[in-house]
Amino acid sequence: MVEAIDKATGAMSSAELAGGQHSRATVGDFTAADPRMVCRDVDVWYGSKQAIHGVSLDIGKNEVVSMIGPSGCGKSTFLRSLNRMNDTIVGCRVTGSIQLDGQEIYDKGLDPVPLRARVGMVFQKPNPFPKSIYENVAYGPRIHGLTNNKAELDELVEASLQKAGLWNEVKDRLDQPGTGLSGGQQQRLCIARTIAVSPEVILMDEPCSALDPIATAIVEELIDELRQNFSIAIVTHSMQQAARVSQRTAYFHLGDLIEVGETNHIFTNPQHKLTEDYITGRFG
Ligand SMILES: Nc1ncnc2c1ncn2[C@@H]1O[C@H](COP(=O)(O)OP(=O)(O)OP(=O)(O)O)[C@@H](O)[C@H]1O
Repeated sequence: MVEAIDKATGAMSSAELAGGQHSRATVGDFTAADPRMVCRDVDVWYGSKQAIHGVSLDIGKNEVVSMIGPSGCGKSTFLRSLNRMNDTIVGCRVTGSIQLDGQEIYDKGLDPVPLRARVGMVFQKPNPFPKSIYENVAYGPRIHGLTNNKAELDELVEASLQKAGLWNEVKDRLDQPGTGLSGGQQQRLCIARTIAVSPEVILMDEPCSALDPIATAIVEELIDELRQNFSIAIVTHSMQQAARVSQRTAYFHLGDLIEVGETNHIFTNPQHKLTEDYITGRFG
């Protein structure tokens, strides 16, 4: 989708200003060839304050989409709307359409608990349960009834820890507390916990911001491997990280999705002035 020339300056039109809104057309193609999630005209409000303005974006199968932009631009708000985490915030309202495999996730009849297994989330700060390493991973499959017996559960715990690249480090101490692991290991344990319930999409909100550079590199490598099986949307403050892990990048500004496109394109040849200003460090 190509926007009008005057939009490329980032300036608001007089009509937008008069209406008190500033929903800007997105530069670039916000669709994915093989979409898993399809978001159209999504608005998010906190009470009377609008945090997201008419955002349309697909998350494709087997791709990593990164969401970047200055602090407060709405990246986390948009990410949280993808598995209805915003439902837990009083006064938060989401309108528009968000579909997962063709199903509206905000349909009244849809239970958000199984939805959050299908669209899992990894947070900024590793947050293992105060339970053993084994129990951290086994908890989800058990409450969702995904296995029939202990042997199957053991197998699923091992497979999830393998996929999260943690098995070799923890296989001899599965009964020890998850909170006793290093920060990077804890984050991989949280990823194993998310994977264990077979999600289709994994949302990551600055998953490496609490990690040192070595742990960050391990998690970034893992994100690339996870792409084989899952769709991933990641919020990051690090443009280097977005460039390393994602195939597509979405640039947000004041609640608008300004530009989206192939990651190397966004970083080498941004079309919108606001994107260019941000990636060249002029603001943000
Ligand atoms: N629970 C909330 N209640 C009211 N307003 C909120 C709430 N959470 C976020 N906001 C507001 O919504 C806007 C977008 O915030 P959000 O946290 O989504 O931005 P962000 O781009 O993820 O920021 P950061 O990079 O600093 O984490 C901001 O103006 C913020 O103050």
